[in-house]
Amino acid sequence: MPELVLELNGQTWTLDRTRSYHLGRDPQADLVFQDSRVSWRHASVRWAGQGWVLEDNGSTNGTFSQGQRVQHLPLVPGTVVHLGNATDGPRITCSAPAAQQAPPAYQQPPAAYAQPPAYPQQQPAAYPQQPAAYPQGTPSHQFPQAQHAQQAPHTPAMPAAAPASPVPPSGPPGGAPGAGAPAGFGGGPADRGATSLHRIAVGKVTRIGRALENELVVSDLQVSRLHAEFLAHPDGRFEIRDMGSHNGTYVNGQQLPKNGHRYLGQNDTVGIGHSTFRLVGGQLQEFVDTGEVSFSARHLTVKVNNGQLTILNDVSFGVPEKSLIGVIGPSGSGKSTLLRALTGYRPATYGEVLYDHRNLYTHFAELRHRIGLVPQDDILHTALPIRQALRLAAQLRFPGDVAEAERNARVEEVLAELKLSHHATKRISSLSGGQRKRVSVALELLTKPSLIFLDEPTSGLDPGMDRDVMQLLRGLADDGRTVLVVTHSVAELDLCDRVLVMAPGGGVAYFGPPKEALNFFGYETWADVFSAFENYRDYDWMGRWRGSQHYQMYAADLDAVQPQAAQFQPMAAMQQKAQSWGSQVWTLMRRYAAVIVADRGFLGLTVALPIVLGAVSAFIPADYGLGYGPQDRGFRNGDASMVLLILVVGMCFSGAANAVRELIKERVIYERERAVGLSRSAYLMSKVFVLGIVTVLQAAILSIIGFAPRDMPVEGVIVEDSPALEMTVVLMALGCTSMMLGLVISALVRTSEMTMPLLVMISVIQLVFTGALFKVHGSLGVEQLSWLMPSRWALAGVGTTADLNTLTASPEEPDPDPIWKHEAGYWLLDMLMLGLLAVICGYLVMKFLRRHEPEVMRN
Ligand SMILES: Nc1ncnc2c1ncn2[C@@H]1O[C@H](COP(=O)(O)OP(=O)(O)OP(=O)(O)O)[C@@H](O)[C@H]1O
Repeated sequence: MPELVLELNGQTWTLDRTRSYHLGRDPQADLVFQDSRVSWRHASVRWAGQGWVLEDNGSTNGTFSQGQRVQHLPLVPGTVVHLGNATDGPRITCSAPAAQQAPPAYQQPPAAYAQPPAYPQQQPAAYPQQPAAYPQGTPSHQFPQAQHAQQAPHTPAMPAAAPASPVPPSGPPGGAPGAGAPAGFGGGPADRGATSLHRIAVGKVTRIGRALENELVVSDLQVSRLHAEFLAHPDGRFEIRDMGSHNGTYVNGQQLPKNGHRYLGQNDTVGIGHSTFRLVGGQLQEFVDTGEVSFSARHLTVKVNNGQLTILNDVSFGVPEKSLIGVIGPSGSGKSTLLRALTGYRPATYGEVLYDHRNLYTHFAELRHRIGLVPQDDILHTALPIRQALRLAAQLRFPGDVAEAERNARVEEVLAELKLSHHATKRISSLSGGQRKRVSVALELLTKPSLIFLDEPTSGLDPGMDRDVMQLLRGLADDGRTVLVVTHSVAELDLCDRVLVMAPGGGVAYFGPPKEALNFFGYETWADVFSAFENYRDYDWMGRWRGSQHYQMYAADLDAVQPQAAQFQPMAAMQQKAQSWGSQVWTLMRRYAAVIVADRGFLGLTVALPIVLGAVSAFIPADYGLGYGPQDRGFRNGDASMVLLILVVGMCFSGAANAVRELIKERVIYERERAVGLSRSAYLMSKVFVLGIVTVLQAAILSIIGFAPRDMPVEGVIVEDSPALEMTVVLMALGCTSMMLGLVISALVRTSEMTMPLLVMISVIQLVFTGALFKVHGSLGVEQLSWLMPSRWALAGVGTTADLNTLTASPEEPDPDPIWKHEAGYWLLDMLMLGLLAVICGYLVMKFLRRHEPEVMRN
């Protein structure tokens, strides 16, 4: 039975097996649909040797049979297919030809059906190559003049833009892929053929993991050695159980609790690493995400200022797998905002991002592992050699049970892929701009993401390097990834498959092939286009795009689903960490120590600072050192307070100076690592431990140089015969508290340049409120303010040991400072207060760090 009859809206087509048929909104298609949910080239029907088959051509809204989204469907008499929506999308019915009806060839549909009135005058002769005449009606070089806007061919009603049938309100299951589709199917991986099938024996346990002893081995470093178990119960129920995996087990995009379990239905999907599993009958279908996935955005809108200001305006675009997309636009047009919305860093207020037809926002916990983001700034410590930096980064990103050898092997693979193997031992800072960008890309490739986003990777690069980087991105896309690059450089745009031009106001001005873009705008150079954006800021660029034929071809079907408020997955799911907290702290400490050792300048200053400050204090003349003065002068020794003041303020400065740039200088790295699972407290702890050790050593050097040439007090208050030790401990505690204060500044500021003035200011304030320059106790307000100063408690700490009240007592009007009393209790109080201030600073750092994190990671 070679022929098949397709019936649509009362019209019939008898198909001939000698040719194939195209279905879509394209007026050149064999079956033309005027429904905006149908893609331009939606599907095709062909004779496959044994029978008729329908192939979905990667349509945006899908092809459905019996409520299920299908990619490949055998057509037999009785088959019913819906395009664009499972329930009310245009319906095609298949039937056998009646013997007497069988016409010799394809029966042309009525002209009125095949040739919608609005298309012909704009339609290119041979889509997708644009004819020379294209774009008819695109702007002249006087564009955009009001007169042009009125004339624009698209301004008249575009029938295809208005759906012929009602648009479903929010995408019923299977209707709007990713939006309402259960479990990410009804769109998504199930549409492709399963990568493999696994039998599940009833009553048995099927273990899934990376280790070879599992029944189902998944060779993916994102998967734990023993990750999860499938249980097929004798009563017919199936169950999935997480086995304490590092990166989590996901059912329908939602993460199972660690060691949690869940019973599975036939439509449920289980996500483990790059694999997705689904039960079909008694078998387990596995789909492996190799990167070849479609990607689209619908109605992305970002509003700020309580919804008063729209900075991203209804952006929709979509690309098939292996695409390179360039995003360009004038400054402030919303490119970074778009990037943040697409990556989930700052989810859009409205709209959705579809990854392989799955809603990225609602499946973010699972899908975020498949996204790589290369920000504009380096995301590796440039003081480190490439290989070492990548190895340390790999340690943070891969599950704790990935052996070092496995991680290192992956690092070597990526180095080779990006042609960096020869440079692997070079410091990143010594590389050219283009090579540095390669290193950042290499880092992101470690976990094999399917989607890679880059923010202005070529800024600051010369034209040669610009081309080099763009060609690298082209290669990444060709190898089976989707790559989206925000760029200011237009020289190499032709390497992209699609270019998205953002207009002032955050809307789309154009989306389509780069070669057609200038023609679309009616200008010869991009400089002219950008000037037009600048000169005609109030022009309705978005409206012009919406009315264009390109919009019909490349975005209208995406817009056919109504915008809806973006839903984001609960934050709890973001807590998944590949590594345990302790392991993260340990890795970060090692990395930090390596960076400090590699940074000779910092290391030199760190050692020099306490030596110089200690030596300066030694210049202060003090005949009686830090001990009591002569008895006939009432044991007074005013010089001692000056020496102690310099040591205390020096330590304040030293501790804060160590830390003041630490967080701001690697903020981009922190932001990126936080998005891939770094713990905020682990990050802070690593800083506290390493800087704490540095600071304590500095305090020891300062104390040795400061105390060694001096007569010391006769006795301590805690360790009687070692007052120097007591005072050194106070300086160490002061250094650590000041270091925490430095971290507060570092977490607070927006730029590194702001840190130095703040450091000086804080040091001067510390000096003033010690209580050594003037009396602070007893003055309302001043005394309470001084309690906030580490220097006040530290001077009191060393002061109790030295008995500063006696050393500085005024014979006429003795007015001892209550916290300088030469008693053990006061020494302990001073130390306690230093500790408390350090804890408060730690709390503030955590709070301020949160502000610089991707919105999705704030908790
Ligand atoms: N949180 C916010 N509140 C108010 N306005 C904002 C906010 N974030 C961004 N904007 C504004 O939104 C607009 C788009 O910003 P965005 O950084 O996305 O532009 P861009 O195209 O990336 O610019 P550039 O090319 O200069 O980096 C700008 O005018 C910016 O000032």
